[in-house]
Amino acid sequence: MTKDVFSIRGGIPLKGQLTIDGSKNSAVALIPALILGDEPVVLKDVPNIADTKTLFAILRELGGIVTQLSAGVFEIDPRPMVAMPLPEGNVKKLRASYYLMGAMLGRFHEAVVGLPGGCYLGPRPIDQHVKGFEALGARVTNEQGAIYLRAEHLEGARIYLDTASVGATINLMLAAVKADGQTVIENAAMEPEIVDVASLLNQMGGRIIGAGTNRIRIIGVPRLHGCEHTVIPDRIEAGTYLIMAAATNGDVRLNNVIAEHLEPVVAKLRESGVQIERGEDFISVHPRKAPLKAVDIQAMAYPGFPTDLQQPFLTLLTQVEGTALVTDTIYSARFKQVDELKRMGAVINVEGRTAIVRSSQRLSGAIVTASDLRAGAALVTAGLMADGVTVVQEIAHIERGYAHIVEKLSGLGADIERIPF
Ligand SMILES: CC(=O)N[C@H]1[C@@H](OP(=O)(O)OP(=O)(O)OC[C@H]2O[C@@H](n3ccc(=O)[nH]c3=O)[C@H](O)[C@@H]2O)O[C@H](CO)[C@@H](O)[C@@H]1O
Ligand SMILES: C=C(OP(=O)(O)O)C(=O)O
Repeated sequence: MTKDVFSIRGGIPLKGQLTIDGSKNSAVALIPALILGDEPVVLKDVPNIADTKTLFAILRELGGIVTQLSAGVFEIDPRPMVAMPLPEGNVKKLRASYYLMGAMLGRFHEAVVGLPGGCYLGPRPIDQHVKGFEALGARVTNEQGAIYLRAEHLEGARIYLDTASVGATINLMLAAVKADGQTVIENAAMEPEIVDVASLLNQMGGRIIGAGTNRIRIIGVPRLHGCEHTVIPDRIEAGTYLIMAAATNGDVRLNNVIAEHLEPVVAKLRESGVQIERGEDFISVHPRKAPLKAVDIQAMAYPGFPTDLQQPFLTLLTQVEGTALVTDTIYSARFKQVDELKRMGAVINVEGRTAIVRSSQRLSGAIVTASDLRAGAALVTAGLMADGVTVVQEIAHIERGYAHIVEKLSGLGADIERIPF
């Protein structure tokens, strides 16, 4: 883990244009999905973040051939892969290693995968993934922190998810796409990343119907062929830069976005008084004259306001008129940045799943520590708004999810540097 830090001198309005990268949460599912293929696949717009590098390293550990063809473009040949057990090591570095369970089960009918890492946001069980694998015919045990999966035969099943889990929905699509017969996932999650995974698998010859709704039907196919697929733009990266632009009263245009995916974020920014212009594939924030107003946020499943943007949005709300309530209905402990923001002068109380954010004086620079990925984004946002210099420590969390963040923010005029330890 790097000990480098970000040093930010705040108070500069961001200005200019930015191209949004491919989505982290899509890419981290698409890469494991390729294990299921019977031919090579070319994946484009893969974000240059720690999580995708770790997953490519894991595919190589399994014997896959991963070739970088150009920036963000990779060819993955899964044919030489074997069912290597993965109880430790790289799988612990990210949450999305849970997709290796569905993908390896689907291809090899067996897998050993260490319990995943990723951001600690309160308990993040995988009971719904396990329930679904078992329904498809797998025997699943948890032995010393690793999940062992084995199936003589995978047979389609009807699976009702107790909670509309993104990870479980995708994992069950992966496990079921080559199973015999039909699988139906009821109460499926509806996030755009799920649609992207279904779209890749369907381009490979899979038969997945209804991704993006709460009922997904998967008709098993014996083989998946090669194709080329472009990762969808990262709605969370885009939302973060929109919030940063608003937080500095900047003038920023984001290109390569699917504006529809950002509807809840754009709506809340507008409600607060941010000047926004949007087309189908771009969104711009323009400078405003009036101060921003408090708005309440309820993070919930798509198409609700994304939990992954709740933390950066909360930073913006420290500088608006009035008191705002930020509630996270998905996670029980996603406010770890709050104590750090308080050290910068923010006035916030957390009560259970709700943060009460009061209008504060201008934030002032401090040395702060990122506890998780979006807490890190929230602190960078705070640094951009604050008087003086903010130093953000534990940036490895941030680099799990934001490609070239220093270069991108510098390109918009921010005074930000990565300082080597
Ligand atoms: C790699 C990835 O794509 N991560 C995203 C994914 O995480 P992840 O897939 O982990 O999130 P889920 O949608 O599964 O979790 C949603 C809620 O369901 C609960 N749950 C989930 C599974 C389960 O088996 N049992 C259970 O109780 C979780 O604890 C959480 O409270 O979706 C989250 C919700 O949009 C995002 O914050 C993460 O950025
Ligand atoms: C929570 C997140 O990531 P992960 O699920 O990979 O920990 C996130 O992207 O905000």
